[in-house]
Amino acid sequence: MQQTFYKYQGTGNDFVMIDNRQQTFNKKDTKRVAFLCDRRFGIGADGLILLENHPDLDFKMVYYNADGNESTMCGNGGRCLVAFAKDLGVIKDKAVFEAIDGLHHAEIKDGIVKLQMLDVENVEEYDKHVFLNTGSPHHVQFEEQIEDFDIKSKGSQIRYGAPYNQAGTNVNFVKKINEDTFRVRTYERGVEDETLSCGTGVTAVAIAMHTLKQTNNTLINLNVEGGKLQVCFDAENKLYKNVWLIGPATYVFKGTI
Ligand SMILES: N[C@H](CCC[C@H](N)C(=O)O)C(=O)O
Repeated sequence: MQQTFYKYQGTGNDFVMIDNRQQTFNKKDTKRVAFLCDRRFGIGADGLILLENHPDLDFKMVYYNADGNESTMCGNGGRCLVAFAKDLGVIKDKAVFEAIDGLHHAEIKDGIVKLQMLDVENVEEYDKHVFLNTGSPHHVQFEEQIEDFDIKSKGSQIRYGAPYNQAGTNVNFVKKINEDTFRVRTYERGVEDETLSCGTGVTAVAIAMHTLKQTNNTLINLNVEGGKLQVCFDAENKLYKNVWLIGPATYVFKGTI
């Protein structure tokens, strides 16, 4: 049976999107998810996202990494899902939806989506890195040679090494540009490669930079391979609330297989 698929991208983090309000997609078929995300044999994407009905909210988000496994929160995917929901007529310019990490508010205007992220209160500071969870787990460390280093090798060593091991983490490399701007490159768990942007990742970097006093700003610019994102928050003694991820979310194509 033919199925309709859409593709959206948020600063180069790209997703196969499915309107699953009729529950037609087989959510247990990890091989099919991996096939759809395969950049040679399938459509090609960093992840796959289902839009589903919710009894009380505008919709529900189900996220799968490119390896076919359901995973934790995807910030850029959440932003793309809001754009998708608007294009389908499910919402107008505001949304409240449920994802694996809880409830999210969002707004969309002129192709820019503001997505409220989890509050963060447990930022673990180590000698050479910071670890925190912004809906997905993130390891954050500085990288002086950020424009020219082997991110796949360095990233996978950290992602699979202790203490993360098989469960793993996403790995973000950061370089300070100025008081309100940071350059970020991310090795993503479940893609097992660099992605051009990672929404929960830049959220983690922004909060980590504030925690490390690399900036006193509460609106921070993050320059990623695929474009520019912003993160804003209220910070009260290492408790980060009212956290928002802001950036473009763009329709790419609609097709059937
Ligand atoms: N690969 C991540 C989920 C997607 C995160 C990323 N695409 C984002 O925009 O937050 C993980 O398994 O933890």
